[in-house]
Amino acid sequence: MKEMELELTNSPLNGRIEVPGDKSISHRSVMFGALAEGKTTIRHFLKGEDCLRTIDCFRKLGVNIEETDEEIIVYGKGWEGLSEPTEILDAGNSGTTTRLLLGILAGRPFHTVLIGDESIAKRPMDRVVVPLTSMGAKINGRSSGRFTPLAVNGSKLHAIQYELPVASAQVKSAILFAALQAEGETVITEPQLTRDHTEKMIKQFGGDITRRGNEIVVQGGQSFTGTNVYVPGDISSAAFFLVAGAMVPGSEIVLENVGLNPTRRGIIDVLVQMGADIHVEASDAIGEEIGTITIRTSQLKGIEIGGDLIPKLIDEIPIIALLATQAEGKTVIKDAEELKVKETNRIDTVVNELKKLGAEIEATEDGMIVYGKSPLTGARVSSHGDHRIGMMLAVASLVANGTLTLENPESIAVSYPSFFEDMKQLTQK
Ligand SMILES: O=C(O)C1=C[C@@H](OP(=O)(O)O)[C@@H](O)[C@H](O)C1
Ligand SMILES: C=C(OP(=O)(O)O)C(=O)O
Repeated sequence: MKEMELELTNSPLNGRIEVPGDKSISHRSVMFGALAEGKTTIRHFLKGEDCLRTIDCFRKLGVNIEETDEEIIVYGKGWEGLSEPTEILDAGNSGTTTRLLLGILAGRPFHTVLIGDESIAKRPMDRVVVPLTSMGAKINGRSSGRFTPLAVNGSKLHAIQYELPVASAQVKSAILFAALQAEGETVITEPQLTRDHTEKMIKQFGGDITRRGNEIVVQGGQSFTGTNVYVPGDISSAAFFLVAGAMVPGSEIVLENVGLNPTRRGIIDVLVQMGADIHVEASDAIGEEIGTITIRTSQLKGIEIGGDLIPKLIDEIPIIALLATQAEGKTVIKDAEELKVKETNRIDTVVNELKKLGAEIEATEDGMIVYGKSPLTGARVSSHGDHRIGMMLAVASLVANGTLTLENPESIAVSYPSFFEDMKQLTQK
């Protein structure tokens, strides 16, 4: 499917859904399952393209992984259970797969070649290659190891003390995977708190890790035991319907079993500050926090978003920008330069595509400024191969007058294969 026509102007959203499993947690559950000894059973795993790439890479590394409709079963044999692949590992569109795998492979005693798609080929890998190299890793790649394809010759690693130059959970996690195999104690300092699923999962699989303020301390030489994982609904996927529910007149929706990890729930803070009618009810859970979110349409106002909140909503900025077009007044999004190195340059793609719909929006060096409330109209727009841009534009069709033609909608399957089915279910009269 090269393009899709959407005519959903002012279709209210009503009903209850459970969004698919969290992408970050799904990747990590396969990785830890593969590195652990014994069986790991994963329920509510996200069968999006990115996470299926992670499964494919671990199969090529010799790990037995079974897939049923209900669960993923990983038969881990410990760190030593990984073996030299005969094929190139292809991470597809997934930055998480590429960067976290580098941390794992850096310490395995064999040779691997890692590639991805054309978007991955533009994303900086030196942010991971530099610290891993200082731990003793041998990684070569295009542009002195800045970009894929990358070749890893696994070697003996030693611990480091590292201050992250950017707030990135992928860089932190890659170093953690290397540190777990290294000799000695590694200390990582984060400039801002980023998603902590790796830290949580180290504990869940029987390992040890401590946090002292913004420092994370981990000992090398750890092994893990297989366990059962339930993956909460992805708040980054829920965000598209939270925004739709807040801004499309006459909506009331309930999203069940959504992950509410405090390092991920910035979108809820933003909705509250903008004046949304939102209610969050936490459920009892072991490990990752989870709950039900109810949202109803309300009058919204523009706000300023920046600082420590940014890592907690980094992937939600495209959909927040759309929300801001429907809020009264000015919304400023700042401190978000990281958007430039995602699947697309998300400052440029968000601004350019929303302008085509008539939004008053301008790009800044570290974010964007949106002037609301502005009426949107249908137009020909494109996801540019970026799943989050595709979903943001599909949600825009709910408030844009006329037909919105979305080019390249298939990229949405990267993180939310059933997105259009869920949207249809919620907009059905
Ligand atoms: O660790 C993760 O699972 C992720 C971390 C974030 O990237 P950065 O670490 O580059 O900020 C986020 O944008 C990405 O979707 C998933
Ligand atoms: C940036 C994203 O993912 P990744 O870095 O894993 O490609 C995303 O899902 O928005």
